[in-house]
Parts: sequence; structure tokens; C-alpha cells
Amino acid sequence: MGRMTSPAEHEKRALRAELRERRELLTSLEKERSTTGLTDNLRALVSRFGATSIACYLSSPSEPDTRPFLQWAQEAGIRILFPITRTDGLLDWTIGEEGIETVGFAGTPEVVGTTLGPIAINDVDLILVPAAAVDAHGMRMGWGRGYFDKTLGSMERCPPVYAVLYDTEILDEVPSEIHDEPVGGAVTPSRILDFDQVRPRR
Ligand SMILES: Nc1nc2c(c(=O)[nH]1)N(C=O)[C@@H](CNc1ccc(C(=O)N[C@@H](CCC(=O)O)C(=O)O)cc1)CN2
Ligand SMILES: Nc1ncnc2c1ncn2[C@@H]1O[C@H](COP(=O)(O)OP(=O)(O)OP(=O)(O)O)[C@@H](O)[C@H]1O
Repeated sequence: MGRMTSPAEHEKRALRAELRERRELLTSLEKERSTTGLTDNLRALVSRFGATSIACYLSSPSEPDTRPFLQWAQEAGIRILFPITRTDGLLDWTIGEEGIETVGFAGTPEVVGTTLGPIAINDVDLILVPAAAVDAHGMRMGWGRGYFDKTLGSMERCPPVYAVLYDTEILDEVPSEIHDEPVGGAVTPSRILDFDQVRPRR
């Protein structure tokens, strides 16, 4: 499109490729082992905030497995909003009343259900976002489509936002651009991190 590529964009692309490759190298045993801890930590986070309503995504095979946690949350009567990718780069949300899974526009697993618009996410008590990496200031890098930056950037008041990722993806520093939205914390298979944010959320 003739746009200039900034150093941060370039760095992000290289880092994403490295992180993607690292995830692809995890064995199914390593992944299975990490699921128990991740599920415990996600449950603990819900308890900590007393969340009765959350936003979370269905993980794809290379991502830390959110599914056992989602199963627990559903059984516990927690309202879950799942993202639906739109062609315009925004996210719709659904509670997925059909209980059916499909593949979305961007290639990630999605749930089928009545579509709620982008602002439906304003109501939740806790937001769990996918991430490729985060740093100690809560700077987050996603997989490069800007869906969550746009979603979080458009929220007037934002509930706690935690990135879900593997331990090795917590880095000293993540390349950042002006539109990048920080997260308040991160959840990995071994811990829950809370960041001191440089740029406080509105
Ligand atoms: N499970 C899951 N659902 C999710 C996300 C996610 O990261 N994980 N999303 C989080 O936003 C949204 C979808 N985001 C996506 C972001 C990038 C690509 C993608 O195909 N990226 C290319 C490379 C892009 C690049 O590196 O520049 C690729 O992976 O080949 C797909 C979906 C909504 N749902
Ligand atoms: N708030 C925004 N408004 C408009 N465009 C945006 C916004 N945030 C990000 N973008 C655009 O989206 C693209 C991807 O951004 P970036 O590389 O930061 O995504 P990411 O953080 O990896 O993705 P995601 O948020 O989906 O996990 C960039 O071209 C960027 O300009």
C-alpha cells in the first residue's frame, strides 16, 4: 500500500515470527501440563475480582488452552462474551447460546450465537485477551491485526484486562507503537502478574 514501515512494526513482525515458531515447537505433553496451572490461575483471577461476567476467547491449538477454564466458568454461571472477528477490523461479541464452534473470518476458532455489537464488552467485570508477548510495563503485542487495540482503545471505562500467554512470553521490553493499549496484568501457567503501568488506563 506504499506505507512506510516503522522500526517498531518491523521489530514486531520479527518477534511475532520467533514467538509463533516457539509455540509451534511445544509438544502436546508440555501444552497439557501447562493447562492445569493456567486454569487454576484464571479461576483465581475471576475470584479475585468477583467477576460474574467476563470476556474471553476460544484458544486455538497453539495458544495456551483457555477451554477447561471456559468450561468451568460456564458451569459456574459466569456470563462469557466471546469475540467474533469482523471484516472491518472490529470485534462483535456473542454469548454463544448455540454452543457451536466455527472458524472465524481471521482463521481463529469462534463461537456461534446472536451477535452483539462492539460495545457489548463494556459490561464485563474482567477481560482476558490473547497476546504474543507482554513486558513488565504491561505493554502488549498481539498477533498483528489490531483487534484488541481497537477494542480496548474505544472503551470509556475499562475493567481489568489480563493477557493470557506462556511464561517465556513475558519479556523485558516489547516494541510499542502509539496505538498500543497496555494491559493491567498477565496470566501464565505458573503465575498471575500485575503490572505498574506507565500509561494508566482511562
Ligand atoms: N483464539 C483467538 N481468537 C482471537 C484472537 C486470537 O489471537 N486468538 N484475536 C486476537 O486479536 C482475534 C483474531 N485475531 C487474529 C490476528 C491475527 C491473525 C493472523 O492470521 N495473523 C497472521 C500474521 C499477521 C502478522 O503477523 O502480521 C498469521 O498468524 O499468519 C489471525 C487472527 C479475535 N479472536
Ligand atoms: N486504535 C486503533 N485504531 C486504528 N488502527 C489501529 C488501532 N490499533 C491498531 N491499529 C492498526 O492495526 C494494525 C495492527 O496493530 P498491532 O500490530 O499493534 O496489533 P496487535 O496488538 O498485534 O493486534 P491485536 O490487538 O489484534 O492483538 C496496525 O496496522 C495498526 O495501525
